[in-house]
Amino acid sequence: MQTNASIPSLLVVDDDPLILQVMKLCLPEPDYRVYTAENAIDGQALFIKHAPDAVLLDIQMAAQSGLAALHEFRELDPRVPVILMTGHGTAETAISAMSGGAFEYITKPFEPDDILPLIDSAIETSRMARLPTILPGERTLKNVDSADGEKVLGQCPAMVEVFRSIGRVAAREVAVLVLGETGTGKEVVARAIYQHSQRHDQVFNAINCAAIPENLLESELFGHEKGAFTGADQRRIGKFEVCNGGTLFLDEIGDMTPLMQTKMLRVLQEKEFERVGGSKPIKTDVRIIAATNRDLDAAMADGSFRSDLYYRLNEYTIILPPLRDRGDDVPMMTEFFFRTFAQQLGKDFLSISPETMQLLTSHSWPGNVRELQGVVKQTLLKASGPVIVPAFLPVGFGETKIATGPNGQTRQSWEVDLATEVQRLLESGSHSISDEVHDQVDRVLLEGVLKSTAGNISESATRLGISRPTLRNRIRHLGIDTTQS
Ligand SMILES: Nc1ncnc2c1ncn2[C@@H]1O[C@H](COP(=O)(O)OP(=O)(O)OP(=O)(O)O)[C@@H](O)[C@H]1O
Repeated sequence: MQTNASIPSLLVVDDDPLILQVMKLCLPEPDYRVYTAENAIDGQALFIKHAPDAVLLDIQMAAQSGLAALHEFRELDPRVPVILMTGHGTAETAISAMSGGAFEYITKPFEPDDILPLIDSAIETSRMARLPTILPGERTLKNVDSADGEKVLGQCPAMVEVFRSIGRVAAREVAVLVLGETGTGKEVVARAIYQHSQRHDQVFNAINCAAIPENLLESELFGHEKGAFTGADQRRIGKFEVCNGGTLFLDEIGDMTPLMQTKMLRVLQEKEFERVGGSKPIKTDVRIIAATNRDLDAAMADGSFRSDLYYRLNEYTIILPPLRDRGDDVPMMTEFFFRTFAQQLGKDFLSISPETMQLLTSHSWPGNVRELQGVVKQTLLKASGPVIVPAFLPVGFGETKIATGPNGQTRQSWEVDLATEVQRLLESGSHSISDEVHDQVDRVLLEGVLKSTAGNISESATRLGISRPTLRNRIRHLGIDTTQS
């Protein structure tokens, strides 16, 4: 069950009633809330009343210029991403407006498949910027919109140190590097730093460097000139230009290719860059928060990560401990997630039996807080009473292992199958084993979850613990037909 505040919302402003109708159909309730206005004045009134996550704005309306409306929205709240819709004749105006802070533009006519990933990505970005992260001891943030934010939990000494670090570094204009295993809360920390920073009311954007191929990432970050490469039929404004004066969160920075690392180093050192295919240096003032779950010391040692870039990104480092090292935080967080999710899912919850808690606290949590949240949700969905007993835990949780790996470590049956597949690929002479194996695993994962939600993208993304844009990208990459789910 989604509460009103958790339902993604979009304001569409266009004097063409057909577009308004189509967007409502493409983004149906209860997954989305779509507000529509046929002119900019009504659009502004709805913007103030409903504080939507993102705006889709026609640039060429009969009565009023969309650009003036963009300016008004930016004045009201620069953190709300605005996607511009444009005809072919006005594309150049829309592109220029991006350096004035528009999130993206799209040329009419467009297909739902072209606009939906953009809208999801805008909503995701907006939520990262605006959903309050409430640190322990803090009641609400004065910077942020609503009281119902996301509580960041932690009482163990290492987490107390993390919270202190956020307090120390947020207001300073330094680059921050957030390190930690997957699911430890790096994105949460990045959001908290932004929300507590002096740039909290300026634009915020996030890019997952691992999810985008090198050439696209280059355009995404630095933009490109028309004709810079095949398919570059328009100029593009990159995130370093859009985020001028604001903050850019670069997730999975450890996955950047050497070329991108070199380009990043230059923009961090000189605070200027050129669009791909361009020669004019463009000045930018962007605060970088970067994160990775890679071991950057090892990556520098083997030459795959530049040490000069590391030192630029790492003016301050925050290290998130894995969940298994957080001691009594595990039972505390487990209890909190059971209470919170039971309420959201409309399930009864009274207590966790000592045997269940014992199983949960002795688990090693390789997926960290994200895994804990997933286990709690699955357990609640299975539970048939208010006391959580071990039988309600997901099938296979804490199960005994059945095979032994090369170093004597125990393995589950699927790990044995995976090891056999890796061996087969090695023998086949493949040079893309990582991609091939990840794609195979992803296919099983995505098809299973999509089937269980009858192809519902929002619900599947929630269950997978990934964003809707990431899920849509993976579905497209794997060519999965969601209508068959
Ligand atoms: N200390 C915490 N208190 C409450 N919730 C948390 C905490 N840390 C993480 N979470 C939650 O756990 C989930 C995963 O967190 P997040 O996405 O920040 O992890 P991450 O380290 O960025 O993961 P990845 O490396 O896979 O991108 C999110 O739902 C987040 O809200």
